[in-house]
Amino acid sequence: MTSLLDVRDLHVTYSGGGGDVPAVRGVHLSLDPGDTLGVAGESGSGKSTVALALLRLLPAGTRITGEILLEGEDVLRMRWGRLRAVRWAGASVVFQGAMHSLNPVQRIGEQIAEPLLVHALVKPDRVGARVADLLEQVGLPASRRRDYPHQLSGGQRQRVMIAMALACEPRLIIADEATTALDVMIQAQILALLERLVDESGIGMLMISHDLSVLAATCDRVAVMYAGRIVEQGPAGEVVHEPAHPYASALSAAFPRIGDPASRLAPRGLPGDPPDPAQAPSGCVFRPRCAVAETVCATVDPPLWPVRPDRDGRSARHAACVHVGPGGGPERTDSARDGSARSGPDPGGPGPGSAEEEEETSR
Ligand SMILES: Nc1ncnc2c1ncn2[C@@H]1O[C@H](COP(=O)(O)OP(=O)(O)OP(=O)(O)O)[C@@H](O)[C@H]1O
Repeated sequence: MTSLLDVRDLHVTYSGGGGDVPAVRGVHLSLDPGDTLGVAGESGSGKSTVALALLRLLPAGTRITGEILLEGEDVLRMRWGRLRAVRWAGASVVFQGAMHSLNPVQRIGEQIAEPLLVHALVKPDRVGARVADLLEQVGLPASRRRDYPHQLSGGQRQRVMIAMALACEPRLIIADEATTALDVMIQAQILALLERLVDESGIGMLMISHDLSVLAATCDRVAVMYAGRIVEQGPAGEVVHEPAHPYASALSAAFPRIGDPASRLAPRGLPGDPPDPAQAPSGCVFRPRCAVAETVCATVDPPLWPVRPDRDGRSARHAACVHVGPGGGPERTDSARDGSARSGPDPGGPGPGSAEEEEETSR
């Protein structure tokens, strides 16, 4: 079966006055229809850059290399017309902070209708009915279509964003911190809504959050990012509750767990700051903050390594640490010992989907 989304060796480098910023360095992700994949990590780890890269929404001049296969078709090599068709209809994004994404002087019904009209998916005389359906699907009465964004609460606005994202019946929804700005009760409602939509429609969802507990409660699988790389990925419950990588472990300990009152009493902070992507340390990039770092960690930048023998594709679990895995981890391999297992080539010259074509940064 072709994956819904297959990201292979993705590198993204921002360039600007201050020099190059290698924000994403060799990321691999895979998502099947009907599944939810969470991407976690601290601020600056590269989560949003991955989300934006998936639909080539990055600023002009940003270099992107690798492959982003959406139902087998490489987004990075699509012509502009095809890319426009894929946005909304193939995949759509729900961003954090609907107030900034919605037009404050346009009624929400008109805003939900816009992608339907642009993509000519519904006859003009059916648009009103489709907007009403979409509002009901996200738990809002159809009568709210006449409201302006300021007449809705934060949770209701986020529901409108989800209705817009669903309008063209995409196969993939990318939710980038979609519930972060909401209070806990509303957050739980929106997460339940997203889960229901995935279950009912069989779409895939990539959910990005700095909060591992949110991902544990919602996702099938989780990938943890640090300084532009995935340092651990596997089944959500295992990665969150029995993390193998010291960073995933610290991140997990930093958040109270949903349904575990004891964990609310003593959430532990993560000491130190993430590295500046332009000046990452040698060896393992987490080493300066790692409580279990050894001498070898200064020279070996470990690849993702099986935490245990894979039983099947869905339960596969990998971590990029010299301490994990059967046989003691990647420091035992020849390639890691001689340094050839490092994170792959630095982002090279302009790749497809970069520079000139990237005139749009938003839809
Ligand atoms: N337009 C840009 N130009 C240059 N550097 C950028 C740009 N956008 C992001 N960065 C840098 O790229 C790195 C990754 O940022 P990104 O926003 O993807 O991280 P994040 O994990 O999503 O963080 P947050 O949760 O704060 O959004 C950071 O070092 C950030 O400063």
